Amino acid sequence: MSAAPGIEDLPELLKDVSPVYREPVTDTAMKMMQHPAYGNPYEWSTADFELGAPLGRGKFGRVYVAREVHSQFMVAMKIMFKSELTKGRVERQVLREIEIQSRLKHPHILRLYTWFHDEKRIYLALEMASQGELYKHLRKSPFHRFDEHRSAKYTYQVADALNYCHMNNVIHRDLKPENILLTADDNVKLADFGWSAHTMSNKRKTMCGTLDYLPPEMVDGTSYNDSVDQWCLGILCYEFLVGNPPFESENTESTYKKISRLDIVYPKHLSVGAKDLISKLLRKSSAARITLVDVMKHPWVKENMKKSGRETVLHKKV
Ligand SMILES: Nc1ncnc2c1ncn2[C@@H]1O[C@H](COP(=O)(O)OP(=O)(O)OP(=O)(O)O)[C@@H](O)[C@H]1O
Repeated sequence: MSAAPGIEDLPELLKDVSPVYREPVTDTAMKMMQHPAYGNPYEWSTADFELGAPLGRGKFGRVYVAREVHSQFMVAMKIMFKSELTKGRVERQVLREIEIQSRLKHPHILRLYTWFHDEKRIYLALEMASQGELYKHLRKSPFHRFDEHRSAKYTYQVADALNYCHMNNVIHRDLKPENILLTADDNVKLADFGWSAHTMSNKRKTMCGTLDYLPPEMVDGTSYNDSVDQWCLGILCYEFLVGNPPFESENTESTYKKISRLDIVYPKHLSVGAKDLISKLLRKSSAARITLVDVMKHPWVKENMKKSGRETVLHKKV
């Protein structure tokens, strides 16, 4: 990974900005990405932003629309109280999230532009994803599921983002519809790197993530590597198309058992292609799981992606 966030994908980030504001907004975005931690002098503070309407609330953060005062550049400002982070013993998790997310620059990963703090709070200036959580959209859809076109498009975009993470030695480890946000133009942004980890060459043994999305190697407590994210992508794709995750049960124990036995039911309405992809992701042996690059090239994904006309661009290592 490069030491400082680059500006090469600014055109993508700023494509919806009106030409009138493009120059000041570009200057501001560049200034934000030159955080003091990277050796640059500008120190952001609350004086640089006007807070607007609340966007949502998490366990430790409140998120507001915010506008940089000079350029009017819009961001989603996440504000966390230091005392709450300390009480919840999540300071290290938050620091890791900041460290990892600020270095990842990809069209389908929520950008952390800059961060700063005062005596009581930590502020994260995040890219705006105005349609909010993908989960909300899934719940609102008929039968709580997406059609094949939407499912394939989102699966492709998440695979693209995860592939970029893996190329940069980052495992997300907590993929689920709640951690994916949707932009105004219906593209996904992977968020919430609180459970993510730098991998380097090691195999990890920490158990984390959400129960329904836990891969067998985490359930069994054996070591795992970045292919846990492929497993979670399989669960995600299933949930998109079926409306609930495949191992969902009344209690924790039976969910564990189902995962361990790979006790999975494919409803009749699933197409042959979708079932083929999901079954290649949900393999017990992590080494046997289809690669993320092959997910993006899978015939079912390509066939259904065609309808949206998005071009296939594989993103390179930073
Ligand atoms: N960049 C963003 N753009 C638009 N809305 C956002 C953005 N980030 C967060 N939100 C909204 O704010 C809510 C709270 O986000 P936050 O990141 O604080 O919590 P969370 O990750 O959902 O929950 P938790 O604190 O449990 O991890 C989200 O559910 C979403 O609706």
